[in-house]
Amino acid sequence: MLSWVPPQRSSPILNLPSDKASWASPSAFSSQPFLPYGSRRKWIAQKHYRSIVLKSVLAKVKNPPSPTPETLVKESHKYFDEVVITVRAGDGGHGAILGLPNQKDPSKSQGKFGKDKTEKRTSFKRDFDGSLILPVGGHGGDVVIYADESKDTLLEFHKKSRYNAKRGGNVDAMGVLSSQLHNGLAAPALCIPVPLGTVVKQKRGKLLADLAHPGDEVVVARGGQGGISLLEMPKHRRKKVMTVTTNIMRDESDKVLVYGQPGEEVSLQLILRVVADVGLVGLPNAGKSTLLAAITLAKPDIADYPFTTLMPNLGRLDGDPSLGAGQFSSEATLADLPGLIEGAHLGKGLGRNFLRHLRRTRLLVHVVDAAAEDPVRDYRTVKEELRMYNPDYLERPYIVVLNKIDIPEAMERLPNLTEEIQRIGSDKVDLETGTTSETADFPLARNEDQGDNNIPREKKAKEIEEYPQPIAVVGVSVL
Ligand SMILES: Nc1nc2c(ncn2[C@@H]2O[C@H](COP(=O)(O)OP(=O)(O)OP(=O)(O)O)[C@@H](O)[C@H]2O)c(=O)[nH]1
Repeated sequence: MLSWVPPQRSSPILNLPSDKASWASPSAFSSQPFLPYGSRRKWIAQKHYRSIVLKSVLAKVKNPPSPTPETLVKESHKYFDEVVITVRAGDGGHGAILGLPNQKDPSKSQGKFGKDKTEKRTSFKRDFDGSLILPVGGHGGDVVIYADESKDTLLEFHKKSRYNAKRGGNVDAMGVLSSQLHNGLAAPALCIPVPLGTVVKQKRGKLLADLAHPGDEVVVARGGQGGISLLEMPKHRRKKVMTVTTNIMRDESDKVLVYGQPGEEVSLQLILRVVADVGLVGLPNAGKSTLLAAITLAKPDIADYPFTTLMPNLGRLDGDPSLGAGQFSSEATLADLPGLIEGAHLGKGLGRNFLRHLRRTRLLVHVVDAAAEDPVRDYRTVKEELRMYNPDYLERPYIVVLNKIDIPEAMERLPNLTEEIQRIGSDKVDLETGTTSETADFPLARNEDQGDNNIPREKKAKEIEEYPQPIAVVGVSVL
């Protein structure tokens, strides 16, 4: 019968340090001999040893050494809506230097009567005029940027900012012209999806495209052309072959024609301008995201602290067909923009970058917290920021939403607030400038990205009171 015999106490199984506290250190075990499995006690010791080592490793992972000032690397701010990328189209594939089959080994091609039979028998690809068609290297892949509805931000381009298309295939030849030879394979275009509303510009250069609609695309870099193939001929035979092709290699310098041309490489600036019909603006915490979530299916981050919204949230408002063919039956996309604060146009808070997303909107909704200390001042602050950034924004039709009227204090002030806000602005609405179309937007676009310094002074000098009054002032409670 087999029985388990405990090992002698004297046999050292695991030389654990007497001080238990130091077990946590893996170094305490580094000098332990290899422990074969076999006895129960050994097995327990092994298990114990493993769990201690595991714990100490986990502890290291959980509490990484605190970085010293030297090891701290400052990470640059990443804008979800602006990025610079470099793209390179594929190089063209190489052609080949070929010889005519009979030229390689004349002895083999001699017929019975010394005639060159191979030349007669071999059929080459020929053009309609009888000239030889020589294979060419494959075209390098173009780089295409296209608007994709499933994309929301440009953030992923911060992780990967370089894109290379594939090169064209080489002419796969063994050095001899034959009818079996094919052109090198053309490389597929590299298609890069970007969110709807992305503007593609050359880095600090001209506007290439505004990809505002699904499927819009632009070729930003062209692939290189494939190299041609040349026939290598001894001088005395060239004249004869020249009648069927001009691609004859005369000297070494001609080889350059065989190489595929390099693909274009460009640095591009991608700028996202949200495509929305309605833009929700207001101070941080005014309740913009809550309002968007209440009237659409959007699920923005909502919290009781400023700047919960770090990038525009989009929501789709379905029209109500029961209203008939009237103006309220159309669908609309709403964008909730991150909270503006005083000085945003100078870069304060989350800065001015978000203001560009108002560019395509046709209607603005000012969300004002009616329970705030001074809602009228808040409303003016936002209007002032818009005016400083782009006075055109104040000429667009807008609605003021006095929010949070479930709070008794807000409810009490509502009538006065409504009246006071309604009075701010001129009642003469210039319908010509009131609605800014996307096309009319573009001359301003150039200014805006560079800081709007080119906006005429007289426009900026206009007081808020001189811009149109709101279409409506409404009190709401999302809760
Ligand atoms: N009582 C009350 N609270 C509201 C109402 N609407 C929003 N809130 C609260 O106001 C706070 C801010 O709401 P958000 O929707 O995150 O505000 P926001 O304007 O999007 O804020 P930012 O992301 O900073 O621009 C949240 O705690 C909401 O619950 C409302 O109608 N009544």
